[in-house]
Amino acid sequence: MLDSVTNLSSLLKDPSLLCTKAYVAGQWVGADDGTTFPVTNPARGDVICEVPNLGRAEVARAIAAAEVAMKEWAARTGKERAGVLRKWFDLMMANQDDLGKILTAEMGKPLAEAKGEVAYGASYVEWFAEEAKRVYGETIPGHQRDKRITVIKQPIGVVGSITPWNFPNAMIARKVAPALAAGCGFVARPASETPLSALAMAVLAERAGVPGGLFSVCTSKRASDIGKEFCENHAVKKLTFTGSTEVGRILLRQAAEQVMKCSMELGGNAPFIVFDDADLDAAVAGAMVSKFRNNGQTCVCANRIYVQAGVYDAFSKKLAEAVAKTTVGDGLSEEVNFGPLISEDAVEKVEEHIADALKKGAKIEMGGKRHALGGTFFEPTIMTGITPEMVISHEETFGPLAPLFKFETEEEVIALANNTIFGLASYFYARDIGRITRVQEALEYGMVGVNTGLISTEVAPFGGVKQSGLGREGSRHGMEDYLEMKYICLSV
Ligand SMILES: NC(=O)C1=CN([C@@H]2O[C@H](COP(=O)(O)OP(=O)(O)OC[C@H]3O[C@@H](n4cnc5c(N)ncnc54)[C@H](OP(=O)(O)O)[C@@H]3O)[C@@H](O)[C@H]2O)C=CC1
Ligand SMILES: O=C(O)CCCC(=O)O
Repeated sequence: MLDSVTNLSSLLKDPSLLCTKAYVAGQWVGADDGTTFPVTNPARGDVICEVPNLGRAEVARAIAAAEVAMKEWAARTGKERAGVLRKWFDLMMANQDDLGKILTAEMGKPLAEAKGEVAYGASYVEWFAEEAKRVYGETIPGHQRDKRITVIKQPIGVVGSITPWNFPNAMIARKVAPALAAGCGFVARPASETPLSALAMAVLAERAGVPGGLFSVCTSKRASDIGKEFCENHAVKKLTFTGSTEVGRILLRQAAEQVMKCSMELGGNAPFIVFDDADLDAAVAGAMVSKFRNNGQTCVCANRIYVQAGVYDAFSKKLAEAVAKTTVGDGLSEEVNFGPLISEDAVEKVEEHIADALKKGAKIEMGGKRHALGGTFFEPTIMTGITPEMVISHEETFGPLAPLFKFETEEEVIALANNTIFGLASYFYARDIGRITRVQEALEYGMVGVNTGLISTEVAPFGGVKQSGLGREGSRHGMEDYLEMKYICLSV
């Protein structure tokens, strides 16, 4: 347990990873106006430390420095850039325990999950270190006898990044790694709830040899100001954002002024479908991870669980048995599966979804209320009798609420699953190969998990269709978002 910056420091093998300055243009700095804002431990509600509350001027300096630094960085060979990124990966893994503790303290997820996230974030750094050497162009047979056509790929330019609190390490890692691998400069603005993981990453980036100014971490409570700076500053050539669809729309509108390239990882409303031929135990295990990973605070979390009528009761019973074995508590304590939710607002959203469903006829099978621990701890909850009229069916809950819908036919459930503006992740469990093929093709989602509840990996393209976003992160495709294509026509 901890209750202050001193206590958190004392838990770290390397206390210098806990930073209370921002990292701007290669310098560790405070805000120009000296203001700070608190970082709170959601498990205890107490302040861990204060960090600088930067404004547009400091962010503009970070952008200018990134523009300068990237000239030399982009001129390096892919292999040279790869070497620095590889060192950064090694340092992240060598400091996994400390990075995990910092992450748990500011975000609340259990330490094992936090350390898993650090490894997951680092895997993007490792992956894109490898990809830095493979930014291939193309040779195209000329359209006239004297013409030779080549296509080269070049770094897009300075990237501005805005990320959420739910994955304070991995969301930044999977943006900054391809950006640096491609030769870009990068200015990160981490979520105001979770700036400490980002600052710790910057410490390690500096130690790995990332040139000063190439990568800045601008802590700030003034999110909309920073968003405007990114969108209005002509040195920024790309905006990458993970967060809600609502804020994504605001940023897209702002970025339109400069016709700026944008990558958007936005909200989801993932269906999780259990057909009557599914391996029920596997489906329950998949639902546990897909629904309850990060306490349900993940954009790829199952939000709507559709269970075919024949197995509805059996699935509900087995899921309740699995949930009953879990423990809620401070993420730094051992044996905890569920930490606190990030904020009081988050708890209220879960309560609203439960109240709405109850009013419209649903039933609580388990949980359904704040946990006896108080604060923002919430009981993992299962509800049955959920119908499409309920708010849960069209809004992301972002909390530990598993709502079970009953369905009869394949056609019906595909229509229900696709009846949303979102299209990020989807999951289903079945064994009939014909059904598996039909359903995976019919789901209007960027990602489909078949007989698995965990699809995230650095080797695959993560991203959504419809209003869940633009672009892909991870895999070889993840580099493309940070590269511009240039076609060269040579007359010989
Ligand atoms: N797809 C995903 O991965 C995520 C989806 N969500 C969904 O969004 C809901 C709300 O969560 P929340 O964290 O508030 O998500 P937001 O979209 O509000 O926040 C994400 C990031 O955007 C910043 N931000 C907020 N407003 C602006 C703005 N006008 N201009 C620029 N940046 C801005 C936030 O800053 P600050 O930290 O200061 O608020 C944060 O860094 C969740 O309940 C969930 O449904 C949330 C997080 C991740
Ligand atoms: O919730 C998010 O913002 C991203 C999901 C994390 C992942 O699975 O990669």
